[in-house]
Amino acid sequence: MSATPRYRRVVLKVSGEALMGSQGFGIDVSVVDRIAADIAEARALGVEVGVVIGGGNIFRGVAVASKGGDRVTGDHMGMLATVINSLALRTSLVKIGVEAVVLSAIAMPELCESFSQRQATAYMNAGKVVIFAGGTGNPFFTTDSAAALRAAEIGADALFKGTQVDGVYSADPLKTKDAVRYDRLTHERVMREGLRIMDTAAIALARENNIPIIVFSIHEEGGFAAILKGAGRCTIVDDDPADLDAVKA
Ligand SMILES: Nc1ncnc2c1ncn2[C@@H]1O[C@H](COP(=O)(O)OP(=O)(O)OP(=O)(O)O)[C@@H](O)[C@H]1O
Ligand SMILES: O=c1ccn([C@@H]2O[C@H](COP(=O)(O)O)[C@@H](O)[C@H]2O)c(=O)[nH]1
Repeated sequence: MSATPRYRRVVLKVSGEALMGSQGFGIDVSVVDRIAADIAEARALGVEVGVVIGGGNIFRGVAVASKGGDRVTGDHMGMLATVINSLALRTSLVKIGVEAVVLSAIAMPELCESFSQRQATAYMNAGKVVIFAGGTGNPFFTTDSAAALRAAEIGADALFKGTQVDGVYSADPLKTKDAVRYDRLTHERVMREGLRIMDTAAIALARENNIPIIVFSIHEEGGFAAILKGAGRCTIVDDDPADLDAVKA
């Protein structure tokens, strides 16, 4: 394990669904507090951290569309769910002394600042954790795409996807018992084999911008910092062989 983190600036995508803990819906504050502690650990390593949180613990637009409702309105509701989650994470971070700011893709000045690439970069340079709320601000997208987009905009070295499972498998491990877990994959293979750990738009954007994606379990306490230090269980999605060698060393 290396003491020097191998990434200087990262975006962490946090599963919205993970925030509900065992409740089945909404926010379990103890889970948010634990994720905040993991982010604090990464900051203590000197890594600049941007965060995108999903909304699956509260609302997904497809839920409306599948019942014959208006998809765009459903997606607006989903994006608002991500703002709620972002405000919860900011509260948990501030509580433990980590400077954090929420920047929303949808203007709501009474609640938080609006996103701009310039402001986000300035806050990150100043060492604040920047929480990107409201997804991309557009319907028909997901927070995975928002995470890849923000990672490209702020020049992140890697996109960490903290999700319900500990890596990318040959099939959804929650549905297929004998699914095989991969340590390393290329973006191209993830897309070609339709490995649905992230939506295709997010993978494509990361690939075009040479951003590695690191998939790990958000439930693993200390997992984020461990991977930053070169240890920890994860799948690395990267097209740059030299980069993969560096991970191995
Ligand atoms: N090939 C695969 N490898 C790993 N997980 C997979 C694969 N295919 C599907 N999955 C499933 O994808 C899930 C992650 O998808 P998704 O991004 O929708 O959830 P999330 O990370 O909880 O995000 P959110 O709740 O914010 O939408 C995993 O929990 C896993 O069950
Ligand atoms: O850019 C975006 C991001 C999200 N949405 C809507 O929000 C929900 C929640 O996000 P998840 O990524 O599924 O956690 C999503 O289902 C969409 O309905 C969006 O419209 N645009």
